[in-house]
Formats: sequence, structure tokens, C-alpha cells
Amino acid sequence: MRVLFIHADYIEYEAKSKAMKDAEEIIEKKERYEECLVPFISVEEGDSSILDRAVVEIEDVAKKVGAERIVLYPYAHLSNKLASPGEAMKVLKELEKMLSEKYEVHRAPFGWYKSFVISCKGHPLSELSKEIRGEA
Ligand SMILES: Nc1ncnc2c1ncn2[C@@H]1O[C@H](COS(=O)(=O)NC(=O)[C@@H](N)CO)[C@@H](O)[C@H]1O
Repeated sequence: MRVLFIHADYIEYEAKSKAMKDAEEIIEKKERYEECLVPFISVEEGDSSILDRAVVEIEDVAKKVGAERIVLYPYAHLSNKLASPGEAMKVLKELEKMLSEKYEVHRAPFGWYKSFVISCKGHPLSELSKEIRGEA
């Protein structure tokens, strides 16, 4: 799993059009979240076996930056070993559920082309990237 973390004053996105035929059914096309950690996530093959590790890594960053709100953003552009859309959707939904035990968690729509505006806070830990793997 490849993740780009942005600690943001806000993120605003709008689903524009479907990027795949079975894109996730969504209710709201536009959302805005204030004061949040935004992990842009490329789910890679086999990531369903490293969910616990991914939760630990994401919670570690949230704690370090003092974020209480997490907005998971599916982002198919950080890896050349992408999991299938079906596996990626499953992993992101499971991540959302597991992180919700300790955080307020939202998830941007899966399978949609989206416009977005993000305001990065600019402090030293406000931009981070991680490659999350299973135990070595
Ligand atoms: N492995 C993945 N990790 C994260 N998001 C994914 C993944 N696969 C698909 N998506 C989501 O589904 C959308 C379409 O992805 S896709 O089916 O691979 N298609 C494409 O990426 C191209 N049509 C350009 O978007 C992505 O924009 C993203 O929202």
C-alpha cells in the first residue's frame, strides 16, 4: 500500500463522472471536511493481508499531527502494482471500519473522477508518504 498523507485545514471534493462502470453508488457528490488528515491511498495487490499494519501506520500519523478526523481518499496514481478495483474497494471499506473505532472517519467516493481542493497546513509533518508492507 502506498500512502501520501496531507494534514489539512480542509479538503473539498466533488465527484464529476464515473471512472469505471461499477463505481461506488454515492449520495452526496460534494463534500467538505475541516481539520483533517487525508491519506491518499493506492491499494496494492495483497493489501487485504496487511490491514492491521495499515491501521497502525495511519493512526501513528494521526496521533503525531494531532488529527481527530481522517478522510480516506482512494488514489490510483501512487503505485504500478494496483490491486483490482474490487479488492481496493474492500480494503478501503475495511480500513474505514477499523479506524472508526478511534477516529471520525470519512471516505471519498471510489471509482469516480473527482475535483478537489486541499489546504495543506505546511507544518513539518503535514506532508508524509509511506509504503506499508507486511512484517519483513
Ligand atoms: N487499487 C486502487 N487503489 C485506490 N483506488 C483505486 C484502485 N483501483 C481503482 N481505484 C479507484 O477507482 C478509480 C478508477 O480506477 S481504475 O479503475 O483503475 N481506472 C483508472 O484509474 C483510469 N480510468 C483513470 O482513472 C480510481 O480513480 C480510484 O478512485
